[in-house]
Amino acid sequence: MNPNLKLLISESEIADIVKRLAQEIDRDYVNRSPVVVAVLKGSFIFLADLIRQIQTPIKNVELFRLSTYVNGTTSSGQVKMLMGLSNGSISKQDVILVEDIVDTGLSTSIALQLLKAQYPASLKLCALLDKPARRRISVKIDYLGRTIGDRFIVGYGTDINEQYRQLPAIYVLEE
Ligand SMILES: O=P(O)(O)OC[C@H]1O[C@H](OP(=O)(O)OP(=O)(O)O)[C@H](O)[C@@H]1O
Ligand code: HPA
Ligand SMILES: [Mg+2]
Repeated sequence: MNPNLKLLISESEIADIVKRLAQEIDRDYVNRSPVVVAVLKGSFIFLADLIRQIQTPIKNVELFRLSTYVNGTTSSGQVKMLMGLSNGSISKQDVILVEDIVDTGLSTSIALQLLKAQYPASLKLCALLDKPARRRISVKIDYLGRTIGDRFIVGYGTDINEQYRQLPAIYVLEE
């Protein structure tokens, strides 16, 4: 493995965080059946683990794809929609948006705007990681895994230039 990768969050710590988040969601969605929407690609592994820990019946899983980090570790500031939601899939539904990381907040705030425009009955955000040091736009995270410092991380779905998504834990990339 790349020697510049330093372990930040181990597989077992991730598993504990994911279980706790699922319990928080279960507590809030008694007698409801939410639609879980995830932003690709970064959240695909977190999504797969999270929904398998949620006991509440999930009505639908929807995926859409945004991309901001096209070259390296700095946000381009431009959020591109690369794949959209199925028509009518979230209107009047209780929606939980799943994100791997909220960094500048630009991707997530665009995602929330896109979802709100479809008139969900309710909309909450579940994010595995929060990096507040880089925030450019405020984002309210309803279910938060962990806050991290101002370091670029990879693994567990997250990448740099599309690499390292396959790593089962989360690492800091030391330049
Ligand atoms: O808060 P922000 O500064 O906007 O950064 C967070 C977003 O950036 C990453 O996506 P990316 O654009 O790298 O696409 P990817 O998920 O396909 O890797 C990450 O997966 C989040 O969706
Ligand atoms: O720290 C990060 N790592 C990977 N992708 C990201 N997208 C925003 N911040 C990050
Ligand atoms: Mg990325």
